[in-house]
Amino acid sequence: MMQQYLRIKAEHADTLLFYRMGDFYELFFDDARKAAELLDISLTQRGASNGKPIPMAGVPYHAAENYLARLLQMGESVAICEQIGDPATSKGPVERQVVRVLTPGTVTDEALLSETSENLLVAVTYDNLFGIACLDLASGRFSVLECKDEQQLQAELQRLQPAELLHPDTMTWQKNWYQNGSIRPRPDWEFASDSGVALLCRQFQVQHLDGFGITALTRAIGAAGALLSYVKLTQRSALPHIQSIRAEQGDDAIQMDAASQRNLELVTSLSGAATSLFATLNTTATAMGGRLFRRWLQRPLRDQQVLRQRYDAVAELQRLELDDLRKLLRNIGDLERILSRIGLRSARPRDLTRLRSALQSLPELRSTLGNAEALTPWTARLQDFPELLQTLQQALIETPPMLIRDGGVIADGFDEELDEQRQLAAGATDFLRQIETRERQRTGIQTLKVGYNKVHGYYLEASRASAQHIPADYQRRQTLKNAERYIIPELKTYEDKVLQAQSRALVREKWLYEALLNEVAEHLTPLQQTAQALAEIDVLRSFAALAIRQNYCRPELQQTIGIELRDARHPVIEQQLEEPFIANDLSINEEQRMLLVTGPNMGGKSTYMRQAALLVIMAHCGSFVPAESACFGPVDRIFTRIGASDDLASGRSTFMVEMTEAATILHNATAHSLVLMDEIGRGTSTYDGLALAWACAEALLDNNRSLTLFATHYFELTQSIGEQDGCVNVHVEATEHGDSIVFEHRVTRGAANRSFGVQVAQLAGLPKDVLLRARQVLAELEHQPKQLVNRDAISDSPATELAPEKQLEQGALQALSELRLNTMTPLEALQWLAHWQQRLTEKD
Ligand SMILES: Nc1ncnc2c1ncn2[C@@H]1O[C@H](COP(=O)(O)OP(=O)(O)OP(=O)(O)O)[C@@H](O)[C@H]1O
Repeated sequence: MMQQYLRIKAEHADTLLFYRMGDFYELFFDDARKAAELLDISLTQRGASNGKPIPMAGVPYHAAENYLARLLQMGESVAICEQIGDPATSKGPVERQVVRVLTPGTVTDEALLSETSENLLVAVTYDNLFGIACLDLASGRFSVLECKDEQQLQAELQRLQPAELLHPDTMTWQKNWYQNGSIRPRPDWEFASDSGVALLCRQFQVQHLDGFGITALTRAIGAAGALLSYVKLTQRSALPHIQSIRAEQGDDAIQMDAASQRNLELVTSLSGAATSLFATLNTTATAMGGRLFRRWLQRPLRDQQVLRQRYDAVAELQRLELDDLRKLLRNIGDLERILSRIGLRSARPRDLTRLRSALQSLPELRSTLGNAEALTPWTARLQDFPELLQTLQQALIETPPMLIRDGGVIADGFDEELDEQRQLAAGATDFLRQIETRERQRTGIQTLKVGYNKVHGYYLEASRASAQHIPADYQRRQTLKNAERYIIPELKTYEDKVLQAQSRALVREKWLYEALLNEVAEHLTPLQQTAQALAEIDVLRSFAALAIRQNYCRPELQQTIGIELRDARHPVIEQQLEEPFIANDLSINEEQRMLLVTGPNMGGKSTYMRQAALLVIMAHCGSFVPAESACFGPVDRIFTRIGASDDLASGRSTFMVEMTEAATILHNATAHSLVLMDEIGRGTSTYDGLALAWACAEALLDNNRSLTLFATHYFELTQSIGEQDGCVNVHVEATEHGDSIVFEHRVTRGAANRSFGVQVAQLAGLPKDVLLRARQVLAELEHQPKQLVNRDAISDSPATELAPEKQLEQGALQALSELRLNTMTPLEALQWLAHWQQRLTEKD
């Protein structure tokens, strides 16, 4: 047995091997040590190898799913090795085989997947550009894209959050690119683009890839090839549900870098509470709808035509009975994943009954949706499957067991042969009852009963007290504490018959089940199209319900750059607050590109800025937005520099994180980008911070020319920047009542002149004596003359204000720039150089 184990293990060196032995999956050697530690199960020993005991750990097979889920979550992969031979007939160890390999990115089992999020496998390769391929095996969605630099790669991986990531073994994976999932090097040659093309052509049964629009993305095709080979290796089955591949172009969606996705709390909140935009807005009825909404939020579309189509649909859906629609969609369930399991032939009986009830609901759902033109882009993609439904209705019992293993799934009357075998088995059971009655009469033992166990088969059991009444033709088989078990020849004959009929029925039933799966799989493409349309309808329905419930408005889209919001609210905070949320206007466009937002702490500056970005994102998913009216011009990217946290994992301090994010923005923001800058520069000394904030604001205003919301506590900026062309000062209002402060949360034009920091600190409960001292210090500071007041003061400041050594350097540079090289001899030039070198080194 150990030889067999070692042979199989050698083929799965970097995977935990679950080796089936009876009712357990056992692990040996290092696997056992690792599993014992990860799963907190006991480590035992079995036999010996090279004179040393072999470490062993095991989990019961019926509870394996729980352990598997934990291991996968920890990023481990597991190969499941089953007994496939018959233990009764095999000589030596039973034949065993690895039947599937579970890896974090390739699981499709319902029990091992999260309903609400996708489980993605991603492959990345590099050759001047990064090529990325991404597969959701549980839905068959397959896409490729290319990224020009590391930052874009980080942003895409942050959005995708792969459970498992493959890269060529010749490429060194950088931790800051991505480290949440299981990172797996694969042989370099698997990423070759020509073998990728061949693999993809074979998968989609096409001659070339022109029809998919991905031919130019050679690196991504290489990654897609590596990914496909890996999935085939782990699944050991055909992948018919993967039917196409799509190129995701960077510019068809609003891009958000990794930090912005996190900061805006689109799908996860920074605090871990259920306050992300997704958690607040999502009311989809199906898990596939929920996952789709999440994808839309992470990749807001820029195509205004598609968005208008979605708005039309939401408006139309608002007229329908949304609750009825929700109930019908609930019946549809997670059709997307069910279909993939059918494609992989791993569907369980209840997947088929859920498909059955989905198909049953379809006609009513179609009629509820009606034939309004606004919904035809979706309703036209819904198909009915009456014949398939009929087959499923006839084939399956109402509530089948979880697994096909023990039968009892296929309904009576569906297949003659199965019925016959079942009757035979049942008939023989009747016969056993007859034997029991007859033997009771013959022996006079009223407690005599027929029983069955796996070892001895059918037997007659009598109490030990009645032993003197046992006839001579009874053969004793087993002695228990209080009873004896016997067999008679007649019983043995019938036992064989029953068992034969039962096992034939089971074989037949499994065969019928396979055939049923194959029949459903023939309709896979139209079924998948229907599921896709249903998921979209689910999201649009949830938009419609939300718009009614929260009083959202339909966005306008325009071609000119700018965002105009009237009475806009923050979609998440609005729902959390007990008191009414104060709505605010926002107007930002080419003439008025930057709003410099000032006001007290806690006044609502961050809320105001974030809400602008969240409304842009919602509108670009196709949702209505929390405002009286909203109009959006084209937006290519959203950048945020909000709230800072230490990134200890990659060894970067708060200030470093802040500056890195600012650098990304200044390098990449365009005139179509929306930029949120919240208190940049606060992580360092006042003057350094002010100087940096000042310079960043200037650059955004004059160079990037982006649509910018810039919140700051540096009041100097309200004059130096706020009064520049293209910039407007706005502030959040607060009024002072004695020592205390009341926040109005209303945004109005003009600059604030105080920050009320001490008052806010008082609200936060800072000790009284500390507050008193702070007021004292503040009063003194406020009497000192301001040194930096406006932009002109800086640009005109004479060099004499510089430190002496800086003055010298400035002087050298000045002299150099005035040097007339074409009128000098080489000797004169050298003398000049020597002179300045001496002066500069003298200062040391
Ligand atoms: N428009 C609004 N209507 C009602 N409440 C609001 C509004 N805006 C903000 N708030 C409330 O005020 C709190 C503070 O808001 P926010 O964090 O935006 O302030 P801030 O000005 O950015 O503060 P700081 O300068 O300290 O970062 C929010 O958590 C919210 O409860």
